Amino acid sequence: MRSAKDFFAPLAVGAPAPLREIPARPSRAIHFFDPSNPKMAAKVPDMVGSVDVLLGNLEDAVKADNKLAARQGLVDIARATPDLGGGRGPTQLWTRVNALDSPWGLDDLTTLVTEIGDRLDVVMVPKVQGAEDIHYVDRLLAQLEAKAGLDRPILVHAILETARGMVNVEEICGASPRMQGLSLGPADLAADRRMKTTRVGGGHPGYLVRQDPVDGDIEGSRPTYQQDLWHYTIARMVDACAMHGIYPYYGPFGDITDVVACEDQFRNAFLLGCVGTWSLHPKQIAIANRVFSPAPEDVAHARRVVEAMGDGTGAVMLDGKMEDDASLKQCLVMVELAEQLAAIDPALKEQYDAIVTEASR
Ligand SMILES: CC(C)(COP(=O)(O)OP(=O)(O)OC[C@H]1O[C@@H](n2cnc3c(N)ncnc32)[C@H](O)[C@@H]1OP(=O)(O)O)[C@@H](O)C(=O)NCCC(=O)NCCSC(=O)C[C@H](O)C(=O)O
Ligand SMILES: [Mg+2]
Repeated sequence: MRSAKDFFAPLAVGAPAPLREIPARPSRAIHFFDPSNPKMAAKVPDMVGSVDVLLGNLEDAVKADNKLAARQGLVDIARATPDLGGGRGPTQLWTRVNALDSPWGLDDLTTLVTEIGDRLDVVMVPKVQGAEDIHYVDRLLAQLEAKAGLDRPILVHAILETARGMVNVEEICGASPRMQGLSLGPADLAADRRMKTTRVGGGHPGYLVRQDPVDGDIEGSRPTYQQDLWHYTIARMVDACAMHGIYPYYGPFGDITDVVACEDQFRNAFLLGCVGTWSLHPKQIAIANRVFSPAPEDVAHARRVVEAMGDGTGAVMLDGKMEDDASLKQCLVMVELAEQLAAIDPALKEQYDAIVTEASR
């Protein structure tokens, strides 16, 4: 058993000290690209500044024959794109390494940390089963950071995509001060749970409830309502992250053409507490940026509640509704998020400022 005091000590001589708090950096869209795909790689430099996170994916969706090219491609892209990652600009650089039990996982970590560790903000680890996987990555990263002479720790993001990972979600979140957040991996999780779906995220028309019969007429017309397959899983993930001060994300929405259902799925996750999502195709970036930025009218309302609540205690009536300490806390979540996003997104700042000016007229 580790003492609480050991938790914030570096795990290797010469490694940077662990962070005590995970910085709240905007990460509405984590945009996946395959660094071994020349067309995708060519688009990366122009995406810097317009997407919060660019993630060089080395795991699933990269062909086995291209694994080494993807790893080297990511090194080359990081070196050739000076304002990407490592706090050099607004766009963070993440990677998703291959699974820890795969033939590539170890070399992914050793190569990337030693070659471009100063540019990598977060390493996403797939198929995390329990705290033991995070402990392994934690120590290895510390050794590699020391070797590379890095002065800030690389953070770790785990994908929840096995039933065991789900059962161990709280211990995964608390396994290391490097833990930055969790994403839902609905495709692998569905397979591991033996769910009877064949999609990458999103809903299913068969998962529904049907309205009760009228006057016992079970054959009569009875509306059905499609339900959210992922509600329980996302809510569990959000609670585990909130408890540990780290960030929850929805994962992939594989139907690239169905931009409407994609937006709905993202919005459900946003309302439940997620801070961002994955983007698999350039057209999903704008959807994620829109959904994971509070609407200007909600921000304006939140600001009015903050103002009306004065010292933050007691209860007031605003537009016929009671506001108190608890609604104030919700409004502060919105206002703080809006301020963080406005600081990096001038178009959004303009919208938030315009609605304040309008309200004060
Ligand atoms: C889904 C795709 C295979 C679609 O690619 P494509 O058929 O090429 O789409 P388009 O013709 O519409 O593309 C137009 C141009 O845009 C470029 N492009 C496409 N996607 C990207 C991208 N992600 N980043 C940058 N550029 C992109 C194309 O090359 C075209 O360029 P051009 O011809 O020059 O105009 C493809 O989008 C794709 O592979 N996306 C990433 C998929 C991925 O990363 N999957 C893994 C994450 S999901 C997962 O792993 C499941 C999860 O773990 C779980 O368990 O749930
Ligand atoms: Mg997966």
